[in-house]
Amino acid sequence: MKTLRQHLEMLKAANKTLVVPYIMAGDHANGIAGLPETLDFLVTNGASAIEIGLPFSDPVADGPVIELAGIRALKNGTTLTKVIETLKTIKTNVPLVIMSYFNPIYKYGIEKFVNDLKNTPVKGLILPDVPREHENMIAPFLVDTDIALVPLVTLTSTPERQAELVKDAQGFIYAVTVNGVTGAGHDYRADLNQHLAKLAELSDAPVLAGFGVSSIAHVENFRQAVDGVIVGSYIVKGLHEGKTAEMAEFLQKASQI
Ligand SMILES: O=P(O)(O)OC[C@@H](O)[C@@H](O)c1c[nH]c2ccccc12
Repeated sequence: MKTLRQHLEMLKAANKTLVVPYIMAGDHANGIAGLPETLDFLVTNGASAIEIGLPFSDPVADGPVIELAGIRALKNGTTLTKVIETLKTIKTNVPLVIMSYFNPIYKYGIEKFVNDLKNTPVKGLILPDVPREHENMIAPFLVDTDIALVPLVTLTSTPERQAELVKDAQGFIYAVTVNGVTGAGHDYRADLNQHLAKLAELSDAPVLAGFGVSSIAHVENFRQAVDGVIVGSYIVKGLHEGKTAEMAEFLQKASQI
């Protein structure tokens, strides 16, 4: 299996718009048992990679849609152990990226977590509450794996900080498009695309814009500055409300821009 970066670069070379949907592990009608089917659905409809959130009781960077999804997943008994057991059964060429707050991984055991993900399609990790200064808590365990630590670059990161964050980026660069939590309804800054284009110049790694992406117009707009988008709340809400056909159409259209 290719690394996360190789896979995205292959799509990029074919001039595809990178589309990475986010889902909450365990937020399915039948609990964690529904994860394989949901992943299948996203792969079938053109996902470039898939971000899988681990439910956590204190999701400080999340807005209401993802917070509620996490509560539903925790309520139906989703645990990290069950998520990992399920991920071990998944066969796909589409790389999976785990997004988690640090606490659940710390409790599970960092070394065990990384070891258990070897030989699964998980090729990346997004840890929003682990700043660069603390990455040494996990990075040493990733050295001999093909699991990339994906840097989050925010609008408040100074140019120096941006350069530091994207240096040696292994998977892709997550460009956060707003100052705030996940979810739709933010107004984007007028000069956002200029900011994103500048960021993209700092690194050869693919750059994906995320937070608030909830329409084809958003994807078309961000595509002018970066390689693609991450879509969380819009997909999480749509799938929860059973709008499967609408979500399928969105993903297909977005990946064909
Ligand atoms: O929901 P949105 O606005 O589409 O944003 C992406 C997002 O959900 C996903 O990448 C994500 C979910 N929780 C996070 C916490 C931090 C950073 C990113 C995330």
